[in-house]
Amino acid sequence: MSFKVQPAPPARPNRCQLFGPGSRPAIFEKMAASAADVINLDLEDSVSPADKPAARANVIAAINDIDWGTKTLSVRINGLDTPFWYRDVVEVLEEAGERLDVIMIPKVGCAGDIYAVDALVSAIEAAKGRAKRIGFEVIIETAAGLAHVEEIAAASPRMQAMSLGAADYAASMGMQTTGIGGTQAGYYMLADGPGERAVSQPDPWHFPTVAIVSACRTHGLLPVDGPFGDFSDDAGFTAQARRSATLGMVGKWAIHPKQVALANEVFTPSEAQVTEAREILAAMAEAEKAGQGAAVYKGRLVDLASIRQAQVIVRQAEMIAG
Ligand SMILES: CC(=O)SCCNC(=O)CCNC(=O)[C@H](O)C(C)(C)COP(=O)(O)OP(=O)(O)OC[C@H]1O[C@@H](n2cnc3c(N)ncnc32)[C@H](O)[C@@H]1OP(=O)(O)O
Ligand SMILES: O=CC(=O)O
Ligand SMILES: [Mg+2]
Repeated sequence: MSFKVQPAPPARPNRCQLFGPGSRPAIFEKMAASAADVINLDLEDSVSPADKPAARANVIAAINDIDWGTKTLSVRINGLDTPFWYRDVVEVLEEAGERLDVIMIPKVGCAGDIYAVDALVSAIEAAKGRAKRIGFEVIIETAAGLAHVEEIAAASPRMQAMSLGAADYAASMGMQTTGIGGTQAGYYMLADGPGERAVSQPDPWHFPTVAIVSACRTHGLLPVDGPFGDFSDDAGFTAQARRSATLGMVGKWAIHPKQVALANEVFTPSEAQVTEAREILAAMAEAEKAGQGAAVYKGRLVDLASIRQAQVIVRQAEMIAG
């Protein structure tokens, strides 16, 4: 470990973030009743420009009136390149109560974007005497966001989480696809050699996923996988979520309620995983008693690094269990 110890991320479950358009208040109670850990009331891309003012009013009323239980409650504001974002921040923070936890900032391109929102939020909090400090989560979904991912992660003590926004990311990068997340038909490899050549489909989101996980882990944030647009493809959603979980992400968005259970299942360590992790910790405790740093567990090497790996799973399971 570096002399600079890796900070822990916020200790709250973030297995699934359920989104809903702020212009569709009829679904808000359903969102509150869902099993998602985080609720994102959207003022951005699921709301048409003409509906923005009404959506703000709906979202403010929902924050104040609905029982959101123990969920983390977030509002996605509009991007800093629009005329909408400052009114989103001003109206929501001036009129919504203390139940709001987080603001999600989309299409972040540099640390300066966070600074700008931080300055506005700080001024409103002070002017209104808001007791609870609002947290930030951001979406990395542009070429600039990816290029500056680390400075963005470090931009403010308000920062709590970062998501990969596959739709806007694809657009910004000029990717030749209209799919949102998952494997992409055009992104494949052919096995070498003569005869019938096997096709494999690598993960086109691998690089931004790893960049986000690395920035988040360096600065103590929660890395989150974003939307998977084809909500009729459960197997595709689950495969994408498993790839993200394996690479260190802690959760995934749901853009339809049926995706909530799928995300919760993938991002909750299974009983078998927790049992194995506890057995590794027990094997290492025995090894330590015998003065050894390395041991054999089920025919494979375990050593001090295995303790840290096993602790990731055990801590995640304990945190989710509350
Ligand atoms: C690229 C990005 O930025 S992604 C993030 C922004 N996008 C969003 O927020 C979109 C969120 N999702 C939605 O708006 C909707 O789910 C849609 C448009 C995709 C589909 O909506 P529908 O056609 O109503 O879906 P469907 O008919 O399958 O809904 C089934 C039930 O779930 C409810 N429902 C639909 N979406 C949601 C939701 N996001 N949260 C809670 N409940 C919902 C419906 O009201 C319906 O309830 P009912 O059985 O009581 O009648
Ligand atoms: O905002 C999300 C995205 O995928 O774009
Ligand atoms: Mg987007």
